[in-house]
Amino acid sequence: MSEILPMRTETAQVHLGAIALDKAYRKGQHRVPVLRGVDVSIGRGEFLSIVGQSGSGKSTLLHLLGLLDTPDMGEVRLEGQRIDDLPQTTRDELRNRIFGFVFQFYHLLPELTLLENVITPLLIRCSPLEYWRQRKNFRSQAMEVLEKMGLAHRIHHRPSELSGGEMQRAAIARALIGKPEVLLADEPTGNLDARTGQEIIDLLSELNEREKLTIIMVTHDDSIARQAERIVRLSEGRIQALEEAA
Ligand SMILES: Nc1ncnc2c1ncn2[C@@H]1O[C@H](COP(=O)(O)OP(=O)(O)OP(=O)(O)O)[C@@H](O)[C@H]1O
Repeated sequence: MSEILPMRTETAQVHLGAIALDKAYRKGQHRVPVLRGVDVSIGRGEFLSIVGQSGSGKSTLLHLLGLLDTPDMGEVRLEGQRIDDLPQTTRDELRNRIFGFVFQFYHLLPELTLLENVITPLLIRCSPLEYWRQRKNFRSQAMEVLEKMGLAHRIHHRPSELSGGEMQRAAIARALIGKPEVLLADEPTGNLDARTGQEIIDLLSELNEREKLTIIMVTHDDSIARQAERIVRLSEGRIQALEEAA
């Protein structure tokens, strides 16, 4: 078994780790390797970026770490425990409890208001009866997190009525409402202009610093990647370099 790459500080606790991850996709008769023996470890409260050219396997790695997909070989571990081989329902539950996801194109539900969009992860977690009992509490949690994202004045708006930056802040609010331990962000600035993109990165940095939220962010943009504490550079499915940001 290959060794996990060193973390930012020796004392940091390994929170989430990948050991010798291999992943390939089928294209017709062919098997196309995408990740080849990737090892990485992420300490609690760390802000890590995964950078690399298009097709280098960044999103695939993020999906494996967040239990959205399974590796062909290797392991994903949370607090030292293997989690990639758990039964599907356990994986689903764990994913819902541990991870918050933010995507390039927001993935907000267009027919719902922001408040309703943000409540959705809580709805998925409980039975209809529990949801009905807790609905006022859930609503106030959603209001609180939307307020924190500067969207208090937009709670009854639908996504189509918002700017790109506002939609991404709403998507972050939705990712945060379940109090995740790890936020996984796939090209969170990819659909935004430079200034709005920077505002989103500032927001993520603040969440990381103030709330000690672990953040793993995929980007193809070096200037964005350097704003994390540590950079994993992928090339053709392998870790080419592991860098401390300046
Ligand atoms: N579900 C899939 N089925 C088949 N091939 C896939 C699938 N997902 C990704 N791939 C292929 O795997 C390779 C790596 O994809 P991945 O999305 O992980 O790269 P990436 O570095 O995130 O690229 P980008 O920056 O363009 O999003 C690409 O060649 C892609 O076409």
